Amino acid sequence: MAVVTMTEYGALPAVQITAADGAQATVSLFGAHLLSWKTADGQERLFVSSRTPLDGSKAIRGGVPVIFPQFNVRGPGLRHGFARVSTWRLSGSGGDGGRSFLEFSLDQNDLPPEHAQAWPHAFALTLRFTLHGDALDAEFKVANTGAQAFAFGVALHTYYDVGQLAATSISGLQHQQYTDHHLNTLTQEHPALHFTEKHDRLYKSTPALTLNTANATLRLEQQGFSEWVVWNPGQADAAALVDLADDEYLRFVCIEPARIDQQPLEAGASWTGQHKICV
Ligand SMILES: O=P(O)(O)OC[C@H]1O[C@H](O)[C@H](O)[C@@H](O)[C@@H]1O
Repeated sequence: MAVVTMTEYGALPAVQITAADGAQATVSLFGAHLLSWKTADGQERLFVSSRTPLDGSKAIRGGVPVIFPQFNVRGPGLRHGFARVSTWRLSGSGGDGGRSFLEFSLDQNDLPPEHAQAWPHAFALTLRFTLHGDALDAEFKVANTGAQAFAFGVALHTYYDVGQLAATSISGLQHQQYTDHHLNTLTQEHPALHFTEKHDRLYKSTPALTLNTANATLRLEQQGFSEWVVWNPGQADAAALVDLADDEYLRFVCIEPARIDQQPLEAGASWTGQHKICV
């Protein structure tokens, strides 16, 4: 049986689930933000900045920020959208047969007036995190509950704790096309991507890739999304981030299943994206 408890993470109300095998996840209601995922061996898999605000005043730097309804500045609204700075509801939890889950929901009635007015659509978001063995699944559903189509972009902006950036690589992207931060479109020739400088790349999605760190090999799978975003700020950009210690860029990479462009969702329709991380 899974054990679900209310807790606090910094000053934020959070929910913690512990599976029968000891695997554990902690999610703050602010942003439905996964802040910690520990496999049954007790090892933390996610990175959270030591300098991040944890009081709801600003988005959290680390864990899994939920990006909706726009990616970065690719849309008319708030950078990376309002979902990561909104307070979600815990809408379900439980577990059986080795699967334990927490589910969070957000709709237009949960938004403060400034966000609801800036993005005036009827919607329902559902985000379910499921622990099973050494894997974590995230299922993200966007429903259009209104009478008109709306367009949206989305990402699960996952920060992995890699221990040492110099010993980290990503495989599974060879021959894939990507766009870099200079907006050049290129094809990756090397079998593995290493982090010797800043990387901010949008790859066309592949069903799976592998994150290799000094201590672990993680298999990442996605369905329903259309890109993988790979980001590490490098030394200079990291120094400019006030919510990240100067040397912390050496401890994480972000690999994000994403739907970068604003694509329409018809009235009454829904979209689902799935992300699975296996150790
Ligand atoms: O600082 P944030 O708003 O959280 O954005 C952090 C990063 O998110 C994504 O990975 C983008 O590709 C980057 O360009 C951006 O710098």
